[in-house]
Amino acid sequence: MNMVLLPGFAAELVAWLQRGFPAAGELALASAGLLACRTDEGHVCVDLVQEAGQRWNGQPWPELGLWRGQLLASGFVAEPGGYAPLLLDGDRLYLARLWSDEVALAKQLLQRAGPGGALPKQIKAALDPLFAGVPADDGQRLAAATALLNRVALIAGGPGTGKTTTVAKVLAALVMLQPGCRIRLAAPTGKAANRMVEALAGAKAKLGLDLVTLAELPDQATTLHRLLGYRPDSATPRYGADQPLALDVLVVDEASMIDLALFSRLLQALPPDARLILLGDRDQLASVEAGSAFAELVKLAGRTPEGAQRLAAASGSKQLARPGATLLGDGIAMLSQSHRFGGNSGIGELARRANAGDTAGTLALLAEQRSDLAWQPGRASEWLPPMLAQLERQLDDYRSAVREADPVAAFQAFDRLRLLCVVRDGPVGVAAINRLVETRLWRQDPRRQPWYAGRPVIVRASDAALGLANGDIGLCLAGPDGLRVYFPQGDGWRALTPARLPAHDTAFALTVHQSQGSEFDAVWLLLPDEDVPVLSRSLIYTAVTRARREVAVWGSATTLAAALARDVQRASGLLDRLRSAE
Ligand SMILES: Nc1ncnc2c1ncn2[C@@H]1O[C@H](COP(=O)(O)OP(=O)(O)OP(=O)(O)O)[C@@H](O)[C@H]1O
Repeated sequence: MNMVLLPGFAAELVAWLQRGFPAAGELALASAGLLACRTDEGHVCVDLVQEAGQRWNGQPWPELGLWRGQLLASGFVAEPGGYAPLLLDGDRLYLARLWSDEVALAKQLLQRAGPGGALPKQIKAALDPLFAGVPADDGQRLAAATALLNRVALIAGGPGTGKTTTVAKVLAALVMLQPGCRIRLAAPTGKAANRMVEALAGAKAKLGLDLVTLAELPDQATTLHRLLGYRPDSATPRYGADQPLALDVLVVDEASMIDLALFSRLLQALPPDARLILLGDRDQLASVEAGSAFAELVKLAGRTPEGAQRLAAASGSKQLARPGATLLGDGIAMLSQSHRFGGNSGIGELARRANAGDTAGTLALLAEQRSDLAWQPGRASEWLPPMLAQLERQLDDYRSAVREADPVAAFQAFDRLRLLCVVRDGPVGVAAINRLVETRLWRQDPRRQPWYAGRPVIVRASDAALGLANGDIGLCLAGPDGLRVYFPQGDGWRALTPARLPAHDTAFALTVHQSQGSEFDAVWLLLPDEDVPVLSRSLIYTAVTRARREVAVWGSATTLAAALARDVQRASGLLDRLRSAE
């Protein structure tokens, strides 16, 4: 096995194991290398059954029995109950840390699954006025009832399917059912937390609630890291089993972005009787770190006979049980009708076809020239010049706002369009595209003068003292005292001198990963010429669904087809743990 080919973390792990366990065989060391690579790609473990007989780095893996034997003989692999850097649980090989996160999360979920405080008929009485005139079997009404009936609830749905609208009604009902309950809102990123607050404010305004109920509803959201009290110098958050969070209800938006470790910490920090309501889109890109717990949990959707009975009583509609359903399944609701994209919306249809991996349908739709879709096929060398020319015109409003040093107008103009890249490096990587925009369109040389009026930045590290979270976007504007970087904060701004900013990048273009949790009027997706492993169906879906009004794809049919053909399922043992325990 050629260990020289292993990337950073994998090479380090293998070298460390080699030093600590000099008698370990080459096969076991190579397996550790494979595991580290897979973990880096977001998998929680390596499923030996799937890999046995396959080739990796030019070498075949042996059959299962032999492989397991050699792993356990290495000294650095133990079975559950044992203590070693790697764990072999059944046929799944884990880094010990991820194994314990997975076991802890499964245990927490199983302990918390099941009915919450209020009775179905009380829930129905609280929901009836909020859903006046809405049929008993309406998806949002069922989702609201599901969230109120269960201590752990997931509301899963694509963009604009009404997750926020539904949760606003759930919270209004909770205030009636559980007066004085402490409700907190959170999201994995600062941007997503801000969007949640805005969307919830809009949804609350439409409910026609009395002022007392409105006053009880939260109007602030925080990031999960801040909620849990993570400190920059420690991997252990302040809140945990020993010091639980002071809340009764926690709503988390964009839950598909929560990685396994964070998910596990979050559940440990929740008081035993607290309710957890997770909102998310299972088809979006999963977290950057390992795990895809939200998407996996959604697979448990389906009701037990008791769960179906409770939901029927809480909604007034007939409900069927699903054979083999679990208590966690009782808490899962799916929303499918998008209220944002109408029936003939190109964006909605593009999202559907891309998500289904329908390459021919996606390409045909893009070629139709619908008013909200555009496609410029070809290699980057062909489409980059016209893309920059079009962008030059699109930046007019932003330029004027920057000249006026008007942060409101600047943010409005800036958020109208975002360029989204697939990768960081290479000619169509986010770094190169930002440099092109800066030098060609903004006529700045960032190497000589990194700061200039109009420079947009994305923060790469949270800084609690400055009130900045990873992913926050700021705009640099000129003022009487020099350049300041403006960040939206509450109803106003926080203006910082550039030197105070934590790590950041220029943000005319973002990666699709960085754009998660944000929305823009228009999205231009820039595809690399060659296929890269990070290109996938969910990446295209995530990029497309960031757009409210218009999507333009710049890139070849071949690259798009390669992306849609790749449906990444992250290896994990979470579902098996949850199913077997029930
Ligand atoms: N039942 C409904 N009837 C009509 N309009 C609705 C309904 N539900 C939601 N909407 C509208 O659709 C839009 C999207 O709703 P909402 O923000 O609740 O969806 P979401 O799933 O939270 O979206 P996102 O993916 O952006 O988080 C809002 O303008 C909302 O007012």
